[in-house]
Amino acid sequence: MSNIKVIVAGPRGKMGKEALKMIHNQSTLSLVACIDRKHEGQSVKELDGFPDMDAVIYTDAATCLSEVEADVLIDLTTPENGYKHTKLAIENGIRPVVGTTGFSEDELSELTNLASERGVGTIIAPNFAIGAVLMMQFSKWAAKHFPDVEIIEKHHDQKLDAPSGTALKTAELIKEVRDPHKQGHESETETLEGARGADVDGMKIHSMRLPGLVAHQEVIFGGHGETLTVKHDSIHRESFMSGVKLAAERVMELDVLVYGLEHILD
Ligand SMILES: NC(=O)C1=CN([C@@H]2O[C@H](COP(=O)(O)OP(=O)(O)OC[C@H]3O[C@@H](n4cnc5c(N)ncnc54)[C@H](O)[C@@H]3O)[C@@H](O)[C@H]2O)C=CC1
Ligand SMILES: O=C(O)C1=N[C@H](C(=O)O)C[C@H](O)C1
Repeated sequence: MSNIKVIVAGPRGKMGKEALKMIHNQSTLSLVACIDRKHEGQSVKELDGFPDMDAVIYTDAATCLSEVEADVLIDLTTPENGYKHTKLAIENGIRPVVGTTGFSEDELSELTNLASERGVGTIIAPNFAIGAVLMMQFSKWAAKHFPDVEIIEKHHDQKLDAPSGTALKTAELIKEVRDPHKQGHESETETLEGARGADVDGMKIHSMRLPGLVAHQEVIFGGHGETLTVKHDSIHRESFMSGVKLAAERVMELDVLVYGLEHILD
């Protein structure tokens, strides 16, 4: 697949800037427009010095997605705006590739139905890093043998949603193979609220936010006289970009929504 015309929403954010670099450095994707909160009509070339990127910024997503001739929307914004952009893109026949996390279950199911009705391929991936996808798959495998598990996710302190999309997706995958049950002592109490973390069917999720972190997760399994830790670290946001590129290419072959990069990895 060559020359896929791409709109990037959130081009000046931490992930958006990496996505622009990735698009600039390869030949299958070309940037045709951006959606941002401000800088109407300016280009990322003028604003951030991206060479050869003359595509202009729209501040109105509805106008951009209805007027610009594009194949794919890459959304790297915020939960509320990411949901709106994804819906508008599907309605306009533009295939969304969504990295934005924090959508509710209702929003995900609404988008899934809309994508099927319209036959518009859509990929929503809570984590585009190949290592993180493997970490989630290894965790699902391990949970068959170790049903007591806690997830610790650690992110930079500018992150809006907690727990992370990756932690939720990990818990969802583990749920497929683990029977719900309470973990820890049956009479345990929290003397400080939140001490035991969030609860998914008895599994615990703990979220840490600190400056200096990028994106990290440990899935710790406890057994009889042993523990197993599956751990992944994104130490730079370029770790997500091979997954974004792959998704932008593969979404062209889909006519439904898939949630998770594992569905398109060989
Ligand atoms: N799936 C994955 O592999 C990854 C997903 N993420 C997710 O991607 C999203 C973005 O993350 P970061 O780049 O770290 O955040 P960021 O805060 O650095 O960037 C978000 C950008 O969205 C823009 N924005 C806000 N409202 C907008 C609107 N209405 N229209 C257009 N743009 C708007 C902001 O101006 C900002 O530039 C988050 O939801 C995060 O959880 C982050 C890393 C990896
Ligand atoms: O906000 C981030 O940074 C990240 N968000 C995604 C998530 O919520 O899982 C992916 C990755 O962890 C980085």
